[in-house]
Amino acid sequence: MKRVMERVQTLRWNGKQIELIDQRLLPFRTEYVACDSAKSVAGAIRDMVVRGAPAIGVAAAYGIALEARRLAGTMPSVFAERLNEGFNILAASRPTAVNLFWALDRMRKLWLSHPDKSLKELSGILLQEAHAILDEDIGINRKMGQYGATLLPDGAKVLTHCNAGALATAGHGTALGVFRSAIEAGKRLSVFADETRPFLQGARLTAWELLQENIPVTLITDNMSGYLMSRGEIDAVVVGTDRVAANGDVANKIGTYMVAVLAKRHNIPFYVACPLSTIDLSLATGSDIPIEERPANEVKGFRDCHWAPEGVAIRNPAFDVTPAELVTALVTEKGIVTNDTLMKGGLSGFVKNGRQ
Ligand SMILES: CSC[C@@H](O)[C@@H](O)C(=O)COP(=O)(O)O
Repeated sequence: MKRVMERVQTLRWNGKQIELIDQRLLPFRTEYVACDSAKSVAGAIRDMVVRGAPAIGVAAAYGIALEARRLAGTMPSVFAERLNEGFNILAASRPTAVNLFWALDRMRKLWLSHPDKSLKELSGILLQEAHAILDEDIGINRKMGQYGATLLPDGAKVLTHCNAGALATAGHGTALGVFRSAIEAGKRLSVFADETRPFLQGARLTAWELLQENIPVTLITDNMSGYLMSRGEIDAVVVGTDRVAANGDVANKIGTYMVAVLAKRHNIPFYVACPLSTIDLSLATGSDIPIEERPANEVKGFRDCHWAPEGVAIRNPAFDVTPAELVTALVTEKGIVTNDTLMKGGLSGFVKNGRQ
């Protein structure tokens, strides 16, 4: 298959290792971290070198492929035991984005479906699968982008939260993929990027990513969007997601729920770009979605600069859940799921039939 070269390469294979753009350093430095095992990939996911639901899934698939390569010279029983440990380590890296578990499940099924291959052959098959997951992700984002682009009028002023861009995926992005596709289709757009406290994915990553391609972007702090909406300065909201429950409730970066409530108040459409791999039909509603609690330090300040007093109690839930009733539509690679469909029975019919 022809590899698609993206302007921002979030993950790249160097023939021996997976290299991940270090998102902790952006926008000031563009450096890659090379990983050669399940443990090193899990560490990169946990430490936010790589983040964003689809990118985490792709990285995890490489983590398994790398581990299998490392173990290809061992006895089959040792291989099975250590590869299982690799699966466990990766599954424990972050809890909310279901793409991680989706990718691990896909890799495990492939492994178990080849009991008679040599370990060398098997590790080659797993590596090809990781490449396929990466390539498919870009294709899926492009399809979602085309569907999503039809929802945005020419000249739209759009708001996004967090980073659901090329940096959060293998390329093109989910929410930012909708913007890229709309622009490719000849529409003029301008983007407001929420800064996205506390980890600043909007200020550091979305602003940087859009500037790379001269897509008009204006950075605002998270508490400014209500004011802009009340003045008619925002026409639509498009965000990504980490997990969508069967009833259409959407988990995404903390603060998304607030934006959705404001959008409803101001009659502004609230769209969620959501690959099918992010839908978790095993969970009935969003209240079942595990929400990651991150370290207190992230709320106290940023990196070494702390502005909160020592000793203050801190909460740091990294995601929130937007109820399906606030979602105008989900944009998937198989088409658009309207709020009507969500309210009438959720997502299982759509996912099983593939199309509305
Ligand atoms: C296409 S990415 C969608 C989501 O993963 C994104 O909006 C998000 O919340 C990422 O959170 P992060 O904590 O940066 O991994």
